[in-house]
Amino acid sequence: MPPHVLAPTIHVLGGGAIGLLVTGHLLKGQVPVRLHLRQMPSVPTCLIPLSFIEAWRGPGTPGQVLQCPVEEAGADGPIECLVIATKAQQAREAVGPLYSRLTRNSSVLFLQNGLGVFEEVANLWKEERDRQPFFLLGSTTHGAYRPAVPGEIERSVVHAGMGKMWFGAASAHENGSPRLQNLVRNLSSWVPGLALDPRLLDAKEIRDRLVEKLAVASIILPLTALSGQKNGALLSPPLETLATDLAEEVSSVLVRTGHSRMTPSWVKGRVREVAEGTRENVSSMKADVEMGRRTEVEYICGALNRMARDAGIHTPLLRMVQGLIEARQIRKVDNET
Ligand SMILES: NC(=O)C1=CN([C@@H]2O[C@H](COP(=O)(O)OP(=O)(O)OC[C@H]3O[C@@H](n4cnc5c(N)ncnc54)[C@H](OP(=O)(O)O)[C@@H]3O)[C@@H](O)[C@H]2O)C=CC1
Ligand SMILES: CC(C)(CO)C(=O)C(=O)O
Repeated sequence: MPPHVLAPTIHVLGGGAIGLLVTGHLLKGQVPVRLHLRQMPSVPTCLIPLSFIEAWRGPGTPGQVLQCPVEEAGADGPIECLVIATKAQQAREAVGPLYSRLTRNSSVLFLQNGLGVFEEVANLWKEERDRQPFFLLGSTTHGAYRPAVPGEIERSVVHAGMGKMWFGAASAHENGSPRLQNLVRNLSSWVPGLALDPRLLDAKEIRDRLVEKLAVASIILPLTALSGQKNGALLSPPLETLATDLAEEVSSVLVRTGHSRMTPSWVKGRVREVAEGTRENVSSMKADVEMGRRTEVEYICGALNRMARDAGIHTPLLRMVQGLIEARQIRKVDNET
């Protein structure tokens, strides 16, 4: 009997780029999976076609159509393992309806960029800490997007950039705990050939990785969103100069809050590397702003501004870029009403 037959179903919350990427890999690994969509198709169904395209393998790589089980409205019963794959600002609202299905025997993995989401969701259990699930934080450098699909039911994802995926317990007292080891053992036996190749870190290492990503995101994302330029525009003036000034501020917050290696030149260097490696990318914040969607700015620039305020550091530029993005979000909403 293959090992995955004994594996509990992995519930994936959010059928966007990252949710479909994880779901597609789990389906390919024959791991039992259930996708939770915000809006179910109007035709009642428990399976939807998921077109899965591994574009990173090279031009012309044929896509695969996988049959993806979706959670039906009104489903109940405990959830043993949940992967939250919504945007940061959507997570709390999305987890709310699943609250009673998540107990201390559940494992919940967060895959959002930025900081503050885990704390917001964990707060749902503030009156019932003893039944709070086991929380894990994840970070990924894989790149995925959802191309437009004609039908209402079909979903499609393009795995555009091969990256890495790390996860670790949200609290240090779970490092090496039996349930973490059990989860890792299960993950590696359920999904031996999983191209996502998730790696386990300890609680401090995973937070450092999230902070590292936050440092880069807090500069590239607002500058591309406000200027309407692709990531590569940060490699030359005038955005290069603004990125350098922002890097000074971001570094001052991080160094003061215990991330001593994140010096101004380290932050500038990482921003440059990422802007070079993704020069043709339309950043997620630019895409969100242009589509009139709420962005993750509060969990990215906002998280750094909160850290700065608590440490008594002034971050006028970072506060300005956060405010400008928020103003754009409000302007869009005003224009629509
Ligand atoms: N895309 C990428 O390459 C990368 C993304 N990330 C991070 O991963 C996270 C997810 O990003 P991404 O997948 O791109 O975002 P998407 O916007 O593509 O996906 C978010 C999904 O969540 C769904 N959702 C929202 N609210 C609910 C709800 N209440 N119940 C169920 N589903 C809900 C949305 O539904 P609907 O379809 O109805 O809008 C959407 O499908 C972000 O934090 C992002 O920064 C990190 C690294 C790379
Ligand atoms: C790495 C980068 C900047 C790639 O565009 C990104 O994280 C995003 O767009 O959200």
